[in-house]
Amino acid sequence: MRGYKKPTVSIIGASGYSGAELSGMIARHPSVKLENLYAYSQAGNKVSDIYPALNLDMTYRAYEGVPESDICFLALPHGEALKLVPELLDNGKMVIDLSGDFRLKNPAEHLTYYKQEKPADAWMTYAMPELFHDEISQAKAASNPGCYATSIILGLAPVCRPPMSCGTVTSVSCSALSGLSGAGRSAKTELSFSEMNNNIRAYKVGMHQHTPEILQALGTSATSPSFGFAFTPMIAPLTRGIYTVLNISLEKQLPVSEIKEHYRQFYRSAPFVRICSNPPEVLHVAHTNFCDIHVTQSAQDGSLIVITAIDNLVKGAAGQAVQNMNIMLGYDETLGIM
Ligand SMILES: NC(=O)C1=CN([C@@H]2O[C@H](COP(=O)(O)OP(=O)(O)OC[C@H]3O[C@@H](n4cnc5c(N)ncnc54)[C@H](OP(=O)(O)O)[C@@H]3O)[C@@H](O)[C@H]2O)C=CC1
Ligand SMILES: CC(=O)N[C@@H](CCC(=O)OP(=O)(O)O)C(=O)O
Repeated sequence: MRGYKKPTVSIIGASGYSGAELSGMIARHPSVKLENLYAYSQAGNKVSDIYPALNLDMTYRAYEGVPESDICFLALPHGEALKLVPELLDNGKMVIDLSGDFRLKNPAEHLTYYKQEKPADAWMTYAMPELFHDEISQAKAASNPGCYATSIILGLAPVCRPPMSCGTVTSVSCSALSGLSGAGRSAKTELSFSEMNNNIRAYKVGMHQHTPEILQALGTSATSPSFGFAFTPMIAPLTRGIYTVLNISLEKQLPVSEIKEHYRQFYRSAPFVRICSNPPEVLHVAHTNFCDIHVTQSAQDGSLIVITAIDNLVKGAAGQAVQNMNIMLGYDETLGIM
């Protein structure tokens, strides 16, 4: 397009796992320009020394105030974006935050699950494109969903959100396995190779911080849930990937063929959701922005079993963030990530 100046992008927290994934995607994106990469302890170091595979001739900078760029992504530890985003918005930047800081509408839920106070207005459009495309297309500031939350919400939305032709959900039991990159790049003893090789471990059982955003996105809340919800996250010896099994009890049993058709219809305009006839596999979605979903039924009690798989760093973080940027800029949502 002659005369068209590509919007410029800065990534704050670019030296972490999701920031690095995002750096590669933005560098390859045909319709935006990567301008600055900001880091914390890695400021001053070359990208090529930490992530040679990115093949980027850039140096991480220390954050010293609002960047020039049109678009700012933040991929920082929880609590850090809360400090930076107001100033970015005051300066007219388009903002996409990958942390949990702006996902929850209810500050009391945020305090319970993140152990941090936040102002009542610290909320930005919950940017799950398959559910909130129109709101995202109007937004200047977006909160990217969590990785587990993405895999769980996409598996549940067709039975929990309108148009609901599958009967009322009475309870959901959810178990999900995550790869180690989900915990970020900084070393933790319990995530070291010798602790995790040949091992699986449940953690934050029944109290994971993604619980309230899942229920909020499904039109209910953790404070007053309209169905029973139990979530057990587990860490597994994979580098990347989230594998989620949802056992769903419905008030009224329906033939599984009808429910599968409902899922296909629900996601008919969603380019990154694939309804699969076989159970999904992490390797089939690794390094992609796809969420694969398999729908089946228990032969014993007729309850619904939905299995989903995503790459936590792509559909669960950087890929979904680029999908959201595309929608906010009015581009095709698949640009640079399909
Ligand atoms: N990993 C994943 O699968 C997903 C992560 N997220 C969310 O994205 C965000 C980033 O996660 P992830 O990439 O895993 O994290 P990492 O730990 O890998 O990276 C954190 C980034 O933040 C920087 N940083 C660390 N401490 C500070 C600080 N006190 N002030 C400013 N910058 C700091 C780091 O800089 P430096 O390296 O230079 O010290 C690094 O760039 C988190 O909020 C996370 O919850 C969301 C979905 C999925
Ligand atoms: C394996 C692992 O430790 N995963 C992290 C999820 C990281 C993440 O995605 O954090 P937010 O979405 O909340 O920003 C966890 O369970 O806390």
